[in-house]
Amino acid sequence: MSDLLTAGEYRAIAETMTLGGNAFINGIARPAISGETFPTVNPATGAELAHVAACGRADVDLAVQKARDAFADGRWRNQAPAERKRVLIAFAKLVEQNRHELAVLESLDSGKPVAECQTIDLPETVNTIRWHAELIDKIYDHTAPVGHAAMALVVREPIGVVGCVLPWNFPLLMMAWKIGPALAAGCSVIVKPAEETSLTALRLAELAFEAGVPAGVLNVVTGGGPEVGEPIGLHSGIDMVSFTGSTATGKRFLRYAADSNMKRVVLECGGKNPAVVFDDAEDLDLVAEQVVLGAFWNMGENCSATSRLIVHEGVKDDLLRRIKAYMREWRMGDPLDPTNRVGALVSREHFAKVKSYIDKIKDEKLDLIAGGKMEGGVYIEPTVVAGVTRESVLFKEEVFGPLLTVTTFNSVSEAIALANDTTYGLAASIYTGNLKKALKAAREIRAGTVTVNCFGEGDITTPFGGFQESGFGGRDKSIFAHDQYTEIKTIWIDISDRSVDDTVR
Ligand SMILES: NC(=O)C1=CN([C@@H]2O[C@H](COP(=O)(O)OP(=O)(O)OC[C@H]3O[C@@H](n4cnc5c(N)ncnc54)[C@H](O)[C@@H]3O)[C@@H](O)[C@H]2O)C=CC1
Ligand code: BAL
Repeated sequence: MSDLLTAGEYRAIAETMTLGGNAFINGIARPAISGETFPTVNPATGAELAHVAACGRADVDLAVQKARDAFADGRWRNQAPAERKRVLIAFAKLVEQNRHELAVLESLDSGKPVAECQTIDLPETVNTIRWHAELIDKIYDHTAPVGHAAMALVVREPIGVVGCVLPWNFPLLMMAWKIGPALAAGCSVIVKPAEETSLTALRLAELAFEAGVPAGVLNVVTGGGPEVGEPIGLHSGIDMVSFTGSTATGKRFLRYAADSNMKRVVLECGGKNPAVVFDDAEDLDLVAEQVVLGAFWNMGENCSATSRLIVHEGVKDDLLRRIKAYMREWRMGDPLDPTNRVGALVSREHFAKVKSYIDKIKDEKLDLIAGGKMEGGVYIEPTVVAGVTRESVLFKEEVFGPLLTVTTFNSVSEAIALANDTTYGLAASIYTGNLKKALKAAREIRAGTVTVNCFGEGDITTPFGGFQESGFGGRDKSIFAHDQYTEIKTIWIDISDRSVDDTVR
């Protein structure tokens, strides 16, 4: 899957691509009911890529009606799990076959480096769909220990119609994290991609349909947050919303649910993730490599990005020297050149937001260790700033860009207190050669994923989500994701003497 092409080959694919921007409802690519569109641009060049259907409430209503019809007549949920598995594996295969086209499309629409799209996003998208497909005919329901007078079955059923509201930082992968388990469980799905990055979601829906996912089961409604996201959140025909994005918007979905049908809400939101480096870390080169990866992968546009380096005073200078050395490997430039590891930020608006944080380095008279250059209204060099105290805005707020802050400590308890000094709680990394210290710190840091002597988000078998304001209601990935797209039902059967006739007795 990671058969990288050359920059010339990727550019040739980009030039010959036909880009459609119609919504995808009930198996049909269709314009918005209003006929309105909005342009989607390549952030790296500013070039317009396509006109995307600017859907609204009426389109959401149509998609919900079609998704409900599909759920009611059972064309998908009543298929045997082994049959849903067969179709979803065919879907994963089609995604794999179209990996070069999808990697280019993802890179063009989001500014992500094509090499990352092809070596991380695409293989993980395929693996997610395949893993949940493989899971679905291996999960057994339960009988409860209720004694001889009854038999009680505890069964899981698909929750119904699911709205998936997506961010722009991993458009394909976040869609897979949600539709993989939702479709495997038998739900009908309405996807709302972020308005910055609609194109790969539309293509994925077409491929699912081609693989045999029936009409109405997977729909994509494109458009803005207030225009499409809000009607999804408030729709009484939707049983669950799974959202990834900012904490502020995530909280809106809790209000929408309260104001409508108490739909289930699962939120995966922001982070301000620490990497804690103790003075007994065994291999500072490895630490430097992993911290740089955690901070600058996907231009830091990542909810689990390492954004706060919390390092023991005694190893700070040595580690920063090594970090600077590793940063030389992170070339910035044209996202379609597979030798570049740093692409464009997703939009000029987002660039302005990240720039306002980088500008604070000067305002707060902080110590710029590396980077800091900003080019072309979308490129920001990976940047490291030291001398950051817990009072600084840079220590507290999610930047969602390539900025790593450095804060020092002198004791274990100070390190844990700094790591936990956040309203978020998504991810954290610990670096030490002392296993007991690592386990103790891992238990004490409030975060959904804690990695030891590495950066990462686990793999498809491990749940992903956050404590505090990083998340709500459930987890993406793993068997726990399956749980959130299902309802638990008890079926109680009376088999007591009074209910059984003499011939059976
Ligand atoms: N945790 C994560 O993975 C992400 C975090 N962010 C953070 O959020 C900041 C803002 O980025 P945005 O794109 O504005 O994120 P956002 O959270 O506003 O957008 C995520 C999704 O929610 C939808 N949405 C926006 N407003 C809505 C509303 N009023 N009702 C319903 N749906 C709505 C958007 O259209 C998009 O599909 C970023 O700078 C970053 O800090 C952004 C994207 C992903
Ligand atoms: N890193 C995957 C989840 C996210 O950034 O939203």
